[in-house]
Amino acid sequence: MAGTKIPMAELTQLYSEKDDIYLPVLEEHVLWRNEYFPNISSRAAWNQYQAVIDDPQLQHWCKKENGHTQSIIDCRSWKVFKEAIDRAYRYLTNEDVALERATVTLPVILRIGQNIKEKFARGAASLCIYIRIDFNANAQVYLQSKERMEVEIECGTMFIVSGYQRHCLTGDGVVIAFQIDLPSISRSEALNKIDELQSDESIFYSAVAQPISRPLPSFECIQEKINWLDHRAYKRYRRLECPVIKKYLLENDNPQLATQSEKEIVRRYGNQASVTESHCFHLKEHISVLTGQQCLELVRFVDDNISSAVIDSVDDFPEYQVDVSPELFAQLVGKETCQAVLNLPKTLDKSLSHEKSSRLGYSLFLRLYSEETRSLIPFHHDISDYTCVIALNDQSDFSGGDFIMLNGDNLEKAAWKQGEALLHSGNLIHGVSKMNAGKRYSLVMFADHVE
Ligand SMILES: O=C(O)CCC(=O)C(=O)O
Ligand SMILES: [Fe+2]
Repeated sequence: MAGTKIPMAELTQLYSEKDDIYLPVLEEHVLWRNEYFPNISSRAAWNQYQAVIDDPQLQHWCKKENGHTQSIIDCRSWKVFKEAIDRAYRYLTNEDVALERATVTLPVILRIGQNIKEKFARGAASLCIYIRIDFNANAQVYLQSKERMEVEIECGTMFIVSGYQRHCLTGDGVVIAFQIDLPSISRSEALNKIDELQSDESIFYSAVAQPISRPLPSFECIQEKINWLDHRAYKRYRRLECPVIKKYLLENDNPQLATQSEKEIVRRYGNQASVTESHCFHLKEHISVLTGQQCLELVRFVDDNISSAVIDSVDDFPEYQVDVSPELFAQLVGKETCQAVLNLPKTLDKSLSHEKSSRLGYSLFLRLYSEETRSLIPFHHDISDYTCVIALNDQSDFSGGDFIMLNGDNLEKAAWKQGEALLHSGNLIHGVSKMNAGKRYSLVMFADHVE
C-alpha cells in the first residue's frame, strides 16, 4: 500500500483541465520553499480521529526502524486529508506548477514519540506533506531539516517541505504524512541516485531539469491558461490595485467621508456583471436574536470546527467558515431561536408571508475573521434574495473588521452588538474591512425563494 500513488486530480475537488498545461517554472522554486498552512484540521475532528486511532479493533501500528510507529489505517476519506489535498492543489496552481501527472501517495498516520531520534532523510517525491492532527496543547512536534531550520508543527496545521531537503520529525504527537510527486517539472529519481555528499542545491538543480520527452502544448492552450491565471490573480488582488478599496477596506479610513466618485467606484466594484443592477434594497439593523450564552456556544463551535480549504467566490481566498444545517443550528441554539432566525427575512419583506411562493431555502454558516485566517472580504453583493448577519462577539473584542455597506447614498459602518442581527436584501453592496487585532465571529444566513 505504501507504494500506491493516485493522480492528484482524482483526489482534489478543485481540479480544472486548465491546470494541466505546463508553464515555465518560477525563479524561487516552489519545490525548494517550505510552506505552512494553518487550520487544516480541527479539534472536533481530532475527537473522531482519536477514537478510530485508539480503537483496539482497528489499531494497526507498525514499528519503524527509528522507533516511530506508522499506522496503516486507511484515512483517505477523512476530511483532513481531503482538505489537505485541496489546499496543496490550490497552492501549487497559484504557484503555476503544472499538475499534469502529479500523483499523491496514500496517507499514513505517524505517531511521533518523545526521545526518538529519526535520521535526516530526503523524501521519495518532490514534496512531503505533514499534518498534525492531535490537539494535545502540552506536546510539541517539530520538523527539523539538516541545514535549514527547525519549525514547530502546531496542532491542526500542515507543513509542506521540499523532498529535496533532508528532514525529520521529532517531538510528541500524531501526524498524517503523504507525498506529492510532480513529474512534469521534476525527476524524483534524481533524489535517490545522488549520494549524500552532494549539496542540496546541486541535487535540486539536477532533479528539476525538464524531461525532454514532454510535448509542448499548443500556443492557444498556453494563451488560454495565461488569461485564466490573469483573471484569477485579478480577482484575488484587484483590491490592492484600487485606491478606494485600499482606503476603506485596508486602511480603515472613515467611510462617511467618501466622495461621490469614490462611492460610485465601490458600487461598481461590488457589482458583478452577471447580476442585474438594482438600487432598490432593504435593510434592517439591531434586531436582537441571540443571547450572550448562545453566542458563546456558537463561538466555541467555530473554534472547535474551523478549517478551510474551500475557496470563497468573492475573492478566491480560503473562506474560513463552518457550514451548519438548520437542524444543527437548532441543536446549537434551541428550536425556538432557530425558527426565529429562519423567519427573519419575512420581517424584511412583508409581502413574503402572503405570497404563495413564500417558502425559503437556507444556507447558514459561521465565519471567523482574524489577521491569521481570513482578514477581510472585499465589496460585493450576495447572490441570495435575503441575507442575515449576526454578530457573535462584541466589536470591543477586535479592531478593524467593520461591516461597511453602501446604504443608499451613504457609505457607512454598521455598528452592532453581540447577538444582534443585520438583515439585508442580497443586492446590498457590502464588505468587511481588514482585521487589525482580535477575532471576529459572525453567523451568516442566505435565504432564497424556492418554488
Ligand atoms: O461576516 C460578515 O459579516 C459578512 C460576510 C459576507 O458578506 C458574506 O459571506 O457574503
Ligand atoms: Fe456578503
